[in-house]
Amino acid sequence: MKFKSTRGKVSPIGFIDMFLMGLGEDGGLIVPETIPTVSEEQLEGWAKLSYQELMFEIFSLFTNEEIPEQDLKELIKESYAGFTSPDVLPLTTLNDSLHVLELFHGPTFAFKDVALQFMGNLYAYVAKKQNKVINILGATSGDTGASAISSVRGKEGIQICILHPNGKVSLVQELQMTTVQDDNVLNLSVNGNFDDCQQTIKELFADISFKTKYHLRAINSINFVRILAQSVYYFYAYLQLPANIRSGGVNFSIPTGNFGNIFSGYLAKKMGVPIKQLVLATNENNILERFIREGIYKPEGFLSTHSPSMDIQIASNFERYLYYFYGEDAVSVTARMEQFKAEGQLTFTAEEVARIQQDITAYSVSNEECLETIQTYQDRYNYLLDPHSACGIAAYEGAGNQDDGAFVSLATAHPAKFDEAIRILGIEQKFPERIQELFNKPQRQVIVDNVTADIVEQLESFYKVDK
Ligand SMILES: Cc1ncc(COP(=O)(O)O)c(C=O)c1O
Ligand SMILES: N[C@@H](CCOP(=O)(O)O)C(=O)O
Repeated sequence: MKFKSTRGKVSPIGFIDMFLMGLGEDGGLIVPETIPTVSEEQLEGWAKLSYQELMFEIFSLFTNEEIPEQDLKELIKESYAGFTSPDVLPLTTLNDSLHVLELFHGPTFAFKDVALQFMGNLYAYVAKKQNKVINILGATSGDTGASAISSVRGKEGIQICILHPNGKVSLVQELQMTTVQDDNVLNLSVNGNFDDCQQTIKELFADISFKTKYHLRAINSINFVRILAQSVYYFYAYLQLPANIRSGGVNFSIPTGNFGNIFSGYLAKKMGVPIKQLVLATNENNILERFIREGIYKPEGFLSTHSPSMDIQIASNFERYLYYFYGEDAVSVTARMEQFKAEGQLTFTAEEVARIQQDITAYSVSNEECLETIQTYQDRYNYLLDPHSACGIAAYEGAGNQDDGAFVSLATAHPAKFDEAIRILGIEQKFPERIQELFNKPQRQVIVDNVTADIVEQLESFYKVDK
């Protein structure tokens, strides 16, 4: 198995090189040369595996044995040891057709832990094997940063800098990032929004001399390992459902911002998981919904919503989807991405929109509908959704074909992370101890303007270089 870029200008590379490269050196995103497929029989044979065993099987299709079997098993075991549920990701049944996959039982209470606990351990493993410094650079709307920091804090040979939008993450998210006192962690609070932070890191990853000098590494979904690790939960959810319920295929409703969560499902489907509908749920920052419904991919004004982690306009993994949409034609992708850069928008023909809609159904959730959904599910099932998970459920209600098999809605965060929204409804929740204790800790962060040179100055004095 080798990996290549959506823009076609990266020579095929192996698993570890792909992990370290992050963003393709031609500015594209990395994808597998060919997506391995799993037969129905093989898939059914995995039905009794634990989450860790299943992940091992799926990763083994991609790692070319670059990580010895025993090491890979150890890395996986260690990565999920801190999850509080024995099933790692429990599947809760709300009614005959609706199941909620809880992805938030990791150390930072959001679905990002599923992939990032593993990636942190993999970075530490590679740092040790290659005896090279690893300088991580990431952008976050709140959850990726907290999770990535938790996965590498205090680890030998690794420095991590995370850019988050100043004042635009929830209080708990901010505390999860900024109360970490380890010297290998730098939080830059940027006067801008998440798109500004993501744009800056993409610029720096595209600056090959800077990237090479600092061995810059990615933890965002720019990195294909994130996508691959997230695809595992689609396999797992499918296999957790009783055989009579999953036969004929299942549907997923997926809160999405950077297109990473849903693209992981798209990948799982391509690998052989019998997925029928992929319902994409956005909040009022609905660029992806407009793309799917109307064929217009055009950022509009940034809005702060009750689901701040999905307050994203320019979706990183959109390019990966375009690559498959154009039949893996890197020339078309490059042309379209250049057009987007020049014109600030892309439009698609009616025939193309019809094809897109065969892949994905979309629904955008207003702030009001998000809160109504939280209240309704609290009243109906005594089940407290966080606002992102509520977007997933609202999309299932609003756009899911509920007569066509079981639905799995992804619950991507614990409600305690977003108490600002829950409190509006007058609902009092008890915080997990690990969150409660954050409120008494001192914070450490540097506030910077959204100016690349100022950010680079911070990075240059923080990152380590090889001796
Ligand atoms: C809690 C939560 N739910 C959903 C999402 C959407 O995930 P993605 O942007 O990877 O599609 C994010 C991050 O964007 C998130 O933090
Ligand atoms: N919701 C994310 C945004 C970054 O997305 P990523 O999937 O590229 O890490 C966050 O919480 O930071």
